[in-house]
Amino acid sequence: MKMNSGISVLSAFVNWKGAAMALDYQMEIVARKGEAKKNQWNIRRMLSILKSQYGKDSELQIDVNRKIPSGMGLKSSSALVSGVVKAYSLFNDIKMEIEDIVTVSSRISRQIRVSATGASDDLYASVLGGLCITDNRNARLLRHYRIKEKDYIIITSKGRRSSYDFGKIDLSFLRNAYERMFQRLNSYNFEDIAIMNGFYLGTISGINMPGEILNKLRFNIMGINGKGPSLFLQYENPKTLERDVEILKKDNVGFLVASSTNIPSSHEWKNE
Ligand SMILES: Nc1ncnc2c1ncn2[C@@H]1O[C@H](COP(=O)(O)OP(=O)(O)OP(=O)(O)O)[C@@H](O)[C@H]1O
Ligand SMILES: O=C(O)C1=C[C@@H](O)[C@@H](O)[C@H](O)C1
Repeated sequence: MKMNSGISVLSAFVNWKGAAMALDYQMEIVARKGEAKKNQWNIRRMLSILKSQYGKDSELQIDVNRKIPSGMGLKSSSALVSGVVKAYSLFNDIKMEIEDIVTVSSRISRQIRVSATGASDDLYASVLGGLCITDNRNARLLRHYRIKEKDYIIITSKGRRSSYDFGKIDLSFLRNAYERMFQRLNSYNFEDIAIMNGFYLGTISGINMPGEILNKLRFNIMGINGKGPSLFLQYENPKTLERDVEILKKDNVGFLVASSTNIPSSHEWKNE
């Protein structure tokens, strides 16, 4: 099973309304009957919550064969939780629509403390692809847009930040600014809103990237990915992207290359 990663467009920490855009850099999960691994405590907690809700066997061995770097703002926790929920439903013949997967995953994410608001924006982007705008309080999809697919370098270099912990910060001083951004958010200007979002949250959590490295790069636009610490750099020209990839390799900066995508993860879900 494959799950999309994503970037933050409007983080829901402030007003519980959020938006996220899907990236095609995917987590790969393989599930089989068997005992959950001892060291995967968060997967074991997800399965035990599912068992207490549905009463069905939760003995599943889950291998994460390809990871999304976690604590970076790339939606790794949403990809993992929704992947585990989907696997549980497949193995136990529980019929779940996409809305059910998101609702259940969003509740579990808060219960196991990998998310502050349930992150239904991230969950929908991971599952449906494109740009997803949500009401996170009710785990409800408000708008879903197709987007123009573009190429990005995501700088993952240093540090990790937990969304759950970031959610404890009092951000009420940003309420008006975020309501205004939400009202203005549409499928044409979402990259500008994502830049503003990174500006507000990055001002609080800090930017880890030295200016002298960024100064060498030739991206089209750049932003902090929500609370960060990852940065997204968007490119119009593949040759310029390749050039910057070489610079980042030489400077030993952590990064990954991905494209925004309209392809739903659910196209890749197989019951083998
Ligand atoms: N491959 C994995 N295996 C086990 N746990 C994982 C894995 N990937 C993510 N997680 C869990 O998700 C947590 C990271 O969630 P967090 O919300 O802080 O980061 P994120 O989802 O990458 O970022 P954001 O929510 O800002 O997009 C990790 O601490 C871990 O508990
Ligand atoms: O933990 C959460 O609830 C969230 C985490 C970030 O990805 C945010 O971008 C998202 O809107 C909400």
